[in-house]
Amino acid sequence: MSLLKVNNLTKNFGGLAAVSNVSLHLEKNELVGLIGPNGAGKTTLFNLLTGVYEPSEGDVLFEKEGKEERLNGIKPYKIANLGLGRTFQNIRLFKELSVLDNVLIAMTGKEKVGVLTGILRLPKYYQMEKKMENQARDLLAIFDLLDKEGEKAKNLSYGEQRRLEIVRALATDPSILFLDEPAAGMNPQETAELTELIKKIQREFDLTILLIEHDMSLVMDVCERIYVLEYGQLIAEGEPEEIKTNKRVIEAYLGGELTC
Ligand SMILES: Nc1ncnc2c1ncn2[C@@H]1O[C@H](COP(=O)(O)OP(=O)(O)OP(=O)(O)O)[C@@H](O)[C@H]1O
Repeated sequence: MSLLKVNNLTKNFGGLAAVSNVSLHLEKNELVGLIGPNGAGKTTLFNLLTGVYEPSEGDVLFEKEGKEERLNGIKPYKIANLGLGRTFQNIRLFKELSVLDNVLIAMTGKEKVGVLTGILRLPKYYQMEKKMENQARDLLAIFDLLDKEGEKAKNLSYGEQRRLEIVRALATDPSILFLDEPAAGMNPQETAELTELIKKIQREFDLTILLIEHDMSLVMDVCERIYVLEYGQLIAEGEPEEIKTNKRVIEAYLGGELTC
């Protein structure tokens, strides 16, 4: 059973099929790329997979503990609780809150204490709080943000804010992570560092990752398999070497960004 299976997914906006009859699958621990020219439907597909949009047609099936859950029509927060985490193309941090608090907020759905334990501040409450802080700090350390834990998020550099977004997504303890253009706006040095981090978190967190990215060197470096969308339709699927030389893909990118 695939960890995620998408069958004939379609999303219409009025007369426009932003995603049209797309079928794909993600296997456990895979790092898969989703590429395509501007407006191809990549973000719309992410929004369908994470409950932001309801599909016009088709199914999204997620394997959890040996059972297949149909995700169509399920609210985004419930999908996040099932283990599908994501980042967004535009940065969505709590800019006035500290770096640490940004991470802790993302964790609050996971750790539970009873209402009384919380109100009465029983020892269990403090133990849980400590445990969450430790986990948050461990994540910040991996992303080289630990020395910034007390800073307001708005004071971080652009590259640091992007990394904090990924930390927040990881803090929800996902089994699948959807990254929407994680390197957007980064300089080449930051992109190279991010590439290594993405490989590292996939290994260390036993993660399955689906990655939208326009930076082809990053995509070709980290992805084991790549799906290519054009005008809402899947036009190719394969390993990086196949995709680089695929005639249909080269045509779709003609004059565009397919420079690896
Ligand atoms: N909410 C919406 N209402 C109407 N049309 C939309 C909506 N969201 C996206 N679209 C249209 O659907 C198509 C696909 O857009 P989408 O943002 O998914 O593409 P993309 O591949 O992510 O593009 P980019 O690489 O530029 O981010 C575009 O033509 C876009 O204008």
